[in-house]
Amino acid sequence: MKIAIACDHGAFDYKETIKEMLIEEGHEVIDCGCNGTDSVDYPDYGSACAKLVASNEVERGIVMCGTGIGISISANKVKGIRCALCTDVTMARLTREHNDANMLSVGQRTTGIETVKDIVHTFLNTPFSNGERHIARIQKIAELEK
Ligand SMILES: O=C(CO)[C@H](O)[C@H](O)[C@H](O)COP(=O)(O)O
Repeated sequence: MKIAIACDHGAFDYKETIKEMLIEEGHEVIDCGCNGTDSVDYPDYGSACAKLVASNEVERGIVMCGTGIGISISANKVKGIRCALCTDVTMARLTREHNDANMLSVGQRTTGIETVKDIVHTFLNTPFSNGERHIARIQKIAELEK
């Protein structure tokens, strides 16, 4: 799968670990930065990643910051993005099944790395349920963007 990944300084270590894991597993990864632990602004990186997803240049986006909150808020400002902040695998599964989330957000300061690896695998491997009620609700989200 072609995946874009981004972080702020608060999640640089996790971004590097997850990027390596994905590449080892055969995914194509586009790294939108940041590139170190010097303080940066998460909207710059969250939006860069989200634009690649929204334009279909990649299938999925994964963003990270200290909590995953700021960068997910930023990603969700880009039209067509449904970015879900997940702290466990149940949330990752449900956001794929119910919300057809196209971006995942996690926090390096809030969630352990082994849990994050499981969350990423669940997010990438769970299909959308295609349930009629879920499609209708996602359509209503899209209407809010008009
Ligand atoms: O957006 C956040 C808070 O919800 C993230 O955790 C950021 O990474 C955090 O705000 C960065 O904080 P810092 O004090 O500038 O390292």
